[in-house]
Amino acid sequence: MKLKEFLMNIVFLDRTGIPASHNIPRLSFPHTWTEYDRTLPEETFERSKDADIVVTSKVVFDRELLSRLPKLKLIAITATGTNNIDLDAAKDLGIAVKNVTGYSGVTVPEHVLGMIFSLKHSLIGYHRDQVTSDRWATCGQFCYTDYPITDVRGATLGVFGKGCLGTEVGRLAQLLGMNVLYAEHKGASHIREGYTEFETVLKQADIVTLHCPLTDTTKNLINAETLALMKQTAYLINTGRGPLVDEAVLLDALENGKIAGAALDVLVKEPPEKDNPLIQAAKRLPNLLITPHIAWASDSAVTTLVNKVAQNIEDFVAHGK
Ligand SMILES: NC(=O)c1ccc[n+]([C@@H]2O[C@H](COP(=O)([O-])OP(=O)(O)OC[C@H]3O[C@@H](n4cnc5c(N)ncnc54)[C@H](O)[C@@H]3O)[C@@H](O)[C@H]2O)c1
Ligand SMILES: O=C(O)[C@H](O)CO
Repeated sequence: MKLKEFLMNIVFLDRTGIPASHNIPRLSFPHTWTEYDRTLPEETFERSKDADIVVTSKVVFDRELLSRLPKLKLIAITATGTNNIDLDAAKDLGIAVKNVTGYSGVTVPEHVLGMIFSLKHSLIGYHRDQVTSDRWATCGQFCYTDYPITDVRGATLGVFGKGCLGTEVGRLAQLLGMNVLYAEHKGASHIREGYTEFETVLKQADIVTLHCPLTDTTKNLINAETLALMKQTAYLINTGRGPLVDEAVLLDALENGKIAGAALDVLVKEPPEKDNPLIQAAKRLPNLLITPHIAWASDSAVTTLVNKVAQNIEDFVAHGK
């Protein structure tokens, strides 16, 4: 039985998770295409129950939900991260899951470099002063130096997750004259060549940057215990997934000067509540930079992404995998 001989029912559950300027290219086989701007958890079953193929970035599919979708053959993820899908359950139930790797290999590393420079040169604090106060006008000198300014060159970057993105961040950092350490998995009995022991990286890094997937093992990778190993002068960057970091622990560390600052592109809950404590803190702290999960979204990356999503679906329908 060839899938492409049947009319495939395709449902895109969160169209607004991709910029409106970009569309997933038209598919070559017979199909229906239904799309929704966004889908709430209580709407997911109803919208997915007749689908052969679901397209989504962040809609959650747990085992219970997947087991109620016998018609579903493929979940095509419009992202790299697959942490919203119970992959074990999908495998057990014979539902294929295809994500897109590598599409953001320029944009995410560039975003991380921007964060490194912003933190090390305190650009956030100095800029904020200009729009919220007359600190410069009243400082009595041609300049003032309220916030620390330290060089990027010569600093040590600790990279957690030596995959597509971590490797490119490390490569660019080396070009800037940084020392780069790739962290071995926490608790590993053997340190692979090219890696440094997990805790040693946390202790030596001037900047820690997270590029591992969110799994049961990596959840709260940065917690009270691991954060305490970081230097008081070190910065934390998270463009991986929010739950890699215990947000309450991070907030306490920033409020009490346990680390020098942080830059986050991802939060535990997205979109966050209006009163999210980290976002509230970012309104007053000069050393906390938050971007709304957009490290991936350069124009060229999104172009590559939508083309690869279409190719993933075409390949699945043509070859069944
Ligand atoms: N903020 C964004 O816009 C954005 C964009 C793309 C990807 N991401 C996130 O970045 C993650 C990484 O993307 P990628 O393309 O580099 O993926 P990748 O699969 O190429 O690399 C992930 C690496 O993490 C390693 N890893 C797994 N578990 C680990 C652990 N416990 N400790 C240390 N390393 C571990 C893997 O071995 C692999 O080398 C994605 O899973 C996604 O969550 C975020
Ligand atoms: O995983 C990804 O590709 C990014 O987080 C955007 O969804």
